[in-house]
Amino acid sequence: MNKLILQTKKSNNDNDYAIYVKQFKQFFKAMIIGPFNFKVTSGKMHAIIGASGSGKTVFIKSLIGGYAKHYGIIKILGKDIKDLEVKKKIGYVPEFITFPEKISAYNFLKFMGFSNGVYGQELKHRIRTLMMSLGLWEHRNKDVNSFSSGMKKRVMIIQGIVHNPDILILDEPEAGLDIANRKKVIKYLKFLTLKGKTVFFSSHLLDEIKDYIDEYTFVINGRQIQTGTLDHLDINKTYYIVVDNNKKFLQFFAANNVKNWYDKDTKRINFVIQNPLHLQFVTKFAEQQEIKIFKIGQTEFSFDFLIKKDNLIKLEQKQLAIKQNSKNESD
Ligand SMILES: Nc1ncnc2c1ncn2[C@@H]1O[C@H](COP(=O)(O)OP(=O)(O)OP(=O)(O)O)[C@@H](O)[C@H]1O
Repeated sequence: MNKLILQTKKSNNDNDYAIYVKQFKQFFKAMIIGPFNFKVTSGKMHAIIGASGSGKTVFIKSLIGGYAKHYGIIKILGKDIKDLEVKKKIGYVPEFITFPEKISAYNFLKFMGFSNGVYGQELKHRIRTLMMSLGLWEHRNKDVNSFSSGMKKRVMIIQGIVHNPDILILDEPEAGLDIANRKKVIKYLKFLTLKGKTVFFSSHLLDEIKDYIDEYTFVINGRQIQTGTLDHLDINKTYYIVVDNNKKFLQFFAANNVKNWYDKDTKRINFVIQNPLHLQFVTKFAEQQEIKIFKIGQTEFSFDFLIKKDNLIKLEQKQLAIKQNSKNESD
């Protein structure tokens, strides 16, 4: 019986994930995006996080089949993105949209509903419910082009979910909004996940989203640095960075009270941050100072742990005991 449970737990079916990404790459003359390897759990809110130009839009466009070609595998609900059944289950909200001229918000949404295969009473009902819940119903007959950025964004979100998709993919849903509207949007997206939808979106506003997302993928200069769940948060983690100006970085860490230690042998600066999402804090500084990051990653040990001598002694004793045990077993 135990064995069976163990096997069930271990059987990690990639088709069970809302989004499955394996060795994804996209090549441009000046930049390679990838490889990306990660999975998005159904019903969760997953953010792809990175600074401007890190490859978020390229990945999202690839995700919705917007490029003729990419390398590697992307599966949505276990199927290829070109599968028509899968397409119906996806809602996409681009970063910006150009609305047709002189069209009411209601008629625009009706048109988008038709395009996504929803008709008649069902469409009317969905538009009404969504416009009401996002505070747009009383403005339904106004020209959508006359709306504020926040209202336009809400219209864009409605067009992305009017056909009741299982997965919503959004490129920087907070872009161009003030803080109050950004909060409204993120809370609405969270509400959708509570109803069982999967929400995948790109962002660079860590502080504003970290309390809402369930999972994240962190990218720097087109490279995936880390994917994780909120379980990682609040755990002291040690990272290392290899840069072309150690001095500036060490001063930056010292000024910001970030614990750090420069390892001359490996030429790595090891530093402790409370939360992997705060890696953005480090990369932003490099970007501002035009410091080149050669490598960034998670160290194999805890810096916090190492600086406590008692712990180090305990660790050495533990390792010694393990070595002794395995020696005894093999004798
Ligand atoms: N069609 C293209 N041709 C050539 N290079 C491209 C193309 N599209 C994107 N790139 C390259 O890929 C990089 C990543 O672009 P991308 O738009 O994905 O960044 P991003 O993370 O979405 O940035 P932002 O937050 O500013 O939207 C760009 O810096 C650019 O060099």
